[in-house]
Amino acid sequence: MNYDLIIARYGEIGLKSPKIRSRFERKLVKNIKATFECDVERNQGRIYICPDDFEDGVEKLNRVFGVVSYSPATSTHTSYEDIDKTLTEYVEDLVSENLIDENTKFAIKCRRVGKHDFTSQEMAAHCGGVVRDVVLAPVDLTNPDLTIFVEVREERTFIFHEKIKGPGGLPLGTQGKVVVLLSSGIDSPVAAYLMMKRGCEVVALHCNNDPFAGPKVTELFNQLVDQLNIYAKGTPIKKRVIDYGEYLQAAKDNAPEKMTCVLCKSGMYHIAEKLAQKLGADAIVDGSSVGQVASQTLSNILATRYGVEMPILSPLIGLDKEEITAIAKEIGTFEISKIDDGGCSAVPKYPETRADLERVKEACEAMNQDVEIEKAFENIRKLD
Ligand SMILES: Nc1ncnc2c1ncn2[C@@H]1O[C@H](COP(=O)(O)OP(=O)(O)OP(=O)(O)O)[C@@H](O)[C@H]1O
Repeated sequence: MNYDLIIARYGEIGLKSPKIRSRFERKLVKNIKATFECDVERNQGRIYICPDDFEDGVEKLNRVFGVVSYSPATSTHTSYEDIDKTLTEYVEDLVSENLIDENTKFAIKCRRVGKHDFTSQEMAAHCGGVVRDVVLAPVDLTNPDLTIFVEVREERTFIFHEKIKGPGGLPLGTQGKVVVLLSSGIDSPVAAYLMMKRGCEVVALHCNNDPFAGPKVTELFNQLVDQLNIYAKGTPIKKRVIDYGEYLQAAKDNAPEKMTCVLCKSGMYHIAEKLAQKLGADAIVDGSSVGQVASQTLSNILATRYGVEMPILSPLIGLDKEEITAIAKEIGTFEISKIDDGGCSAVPKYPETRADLERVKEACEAMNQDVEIEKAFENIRKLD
């Protein structure tokens, strides 16, 4: 097909006030430009993109949050003569790509913005005739195999036949910053992705449990962030790692063995909160989902949050493993997460599944949690 631009549409942004909308549109354009080389023009709720490499643009636009759908298109000047010529060439291309023949039921859908000396229906009927001059296909307006869209916008007319679904959501970087606790598992990368989809900039924090977990885990974290970063071109994810082994050892040595996982999670939230305060983030995000594993009971989820003032968001809380895995596969993190990381040897034989606040407080005091958190936080490092 001989396309000359991509039309991108956005959804929710269009519902914002003009001022916010303009800011979000500008950010969306910036993110598109950071994702692939292109020229971009905004006009009346549409974004017109001319990529340097067309196929690359069509593939990568699917990674830009805020884009609801998009269409590779051909544009022309709004006049019968130009539309006829361009549509004829467009249909000839469809024929040569076997996308239409004499048996293909087709429809023309015409939309119009601006003043013209024809109505949308008149233009659609006219274009139907142009198509049938190229290929004698039957018109079927109710159940077509192929729909050709003719969008007349003032002086310009756009012709396309595909509407590719985009990722939706809001432009990355329009909704503040969050610290995501990112393990090497399946869930937390999906949680990060969903927050990015809602427009949040992400700082990914990984707690390296070495010697209770193998060194491979940090490498997997690295790979996961690199994969997620393909959706974050305008606002890349920052990587932070802390050594968490000493903290875990202190928990094992000084608090009831049963409480190790509760103290582990609680410490992570505290460290994430400190990092969030330092970097100006507004919330902490994790990959919890109620009841997914023995330790993710509602009482544990609540008890581990004791003492943390910043909101902790768990975007997967109501999803089941199948739903989470489906997203992980779609976004390309599943293949990395499924690599065996060797697990965590700090997990006790019988981990606490019904932690209550009093016992959590006692365990925190027993291990001198505040001091251990300070020590762990001192060695935080950047990986980017
Ligand atoms: N080593 C870690 N570093 C940073 N965050 C972690 C780590 N381990 C767990 N978390 C956070 O705690 C949440 C729940 O912990 P859990 O032990 O169930 O995770 P997991 O099964 O190892 O990984 P995931 O939930 O990502 O699949 C994770 O979703 C993640 O947000």
